[in-house]
Amino acid sequence: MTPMTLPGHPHFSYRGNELFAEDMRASELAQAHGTPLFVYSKAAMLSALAAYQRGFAGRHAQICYAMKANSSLGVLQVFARAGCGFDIVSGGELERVLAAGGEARKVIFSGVGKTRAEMRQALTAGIGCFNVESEAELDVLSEVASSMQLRAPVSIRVNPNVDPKTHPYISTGLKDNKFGVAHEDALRVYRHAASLKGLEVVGIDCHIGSQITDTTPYLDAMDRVLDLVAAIEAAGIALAHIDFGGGLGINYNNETPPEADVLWQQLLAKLDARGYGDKKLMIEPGRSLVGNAGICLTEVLYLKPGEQKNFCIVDAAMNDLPRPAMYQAFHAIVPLTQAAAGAVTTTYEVVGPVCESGDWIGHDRALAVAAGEQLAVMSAGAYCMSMSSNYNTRGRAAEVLVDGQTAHLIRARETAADTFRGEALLP
Ligand SMILES: Cc1ncc(COP(=O)(O)O)c(C=O)c1O
Ligand SMILES: N[C@@H](CCCC[NH3+])C(=O)O
Repeated sequence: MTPMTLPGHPHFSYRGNELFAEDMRASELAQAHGTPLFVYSKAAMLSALAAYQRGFAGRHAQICYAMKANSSLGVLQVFARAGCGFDIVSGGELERVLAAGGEARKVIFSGVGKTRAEMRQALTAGIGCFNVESEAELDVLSEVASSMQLRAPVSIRVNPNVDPKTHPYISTGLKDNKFGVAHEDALRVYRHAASLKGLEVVGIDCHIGSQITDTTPYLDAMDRVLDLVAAIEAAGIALAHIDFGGGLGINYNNETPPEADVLWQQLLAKLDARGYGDKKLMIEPGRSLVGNAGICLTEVLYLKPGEQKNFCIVDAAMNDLPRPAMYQAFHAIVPLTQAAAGAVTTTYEVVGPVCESGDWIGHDRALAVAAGEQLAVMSAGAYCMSMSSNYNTRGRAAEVLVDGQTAHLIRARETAADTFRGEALLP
């Protein structure tokens, strides 16, 4: 029997009528671990990583997984073992990297609001680079490093002011975003950085947004960054690396982003043409490494027909899958067991049990389902578990990482007691 893979999800396929994650039957995972359940494919993560590795073959490059996309320890461990570094945005994320066996020297620290305590923590651990996002942060970092008799390695995040053509909430490289330093101020800010005794300027950084499906904004941003590299180096400040951020999109709903190796072929051609082909490269991909490596299994609790709309109420909710509520994002929803050919479908609003009208997972989905049957919400590997919450005192879902014919439980389902651990009653 030939497995039928799902578009964009080569490691999830139907064998007969049954959905499989690699060689594991999804319904058996749901049975064993309950729902909602996140299921990840290790092979899918490694094959997404391999596309970048192919793109950088023969180059001096470091892939730093942007762990905000999915920071579960088992996921981090897969990337640490594959040689990746990590892009972090908090001291908490640094602790996770170290707990998962990642190397501090391969860590870059991004984010507009690093605290002094986080700076000290990262300097003590010996991280590779701070991506500094403002002039004020440069001064504070220099002061903190000097007080520890250290020099902090820094890149400055520059804002190339290109439109990544994505959702406004996840576009970061435009002039009026809170991130980075304006292109026109960058040279002055670099001179300032070079004058501070607690800092060592090592690179330049940019990240223009997320879920980018078009190559043009990347090529434009690279041109703008290389213009700055030329100006900064002409001012006598050497830059050992260029960090080009992350942001490459995935296929949620028939989008056609470029493959990572194809994108980088074009970007490297530009670097070569402009004489910067020998610079060390760093990148910070998140979603493109894990987004289509994960699905969320959920059970249909009730079907509720209505005059205007029919509701399919499932046991996963916006606290598990926040992207539809936050960005009106689309996730495909498919059955774990396909209905017989010709089965009658009904159009449903697929919603969760949370007490918010915004708690929806899919609009207008044609499904042939009954209560007690199970569905998979696709493309749920990125920005789902990592943005999940305990709203309505719902424990976080369990997570399973599938490797061929083996499934490892990498996160136990949270109990209600877990959710109020650390709280106290009044005396
Ligand atoms: C600084 C930085 N680097 C990397 C990423 C990863 O982005 P993505 O998951 O879109 O690859 C983000 C998130 O957009 C980010 O803010
Ligand atoms: N959370 C966003 C991406 C944020 C990118 C972080 N800079 C999403 O799910 O699409």
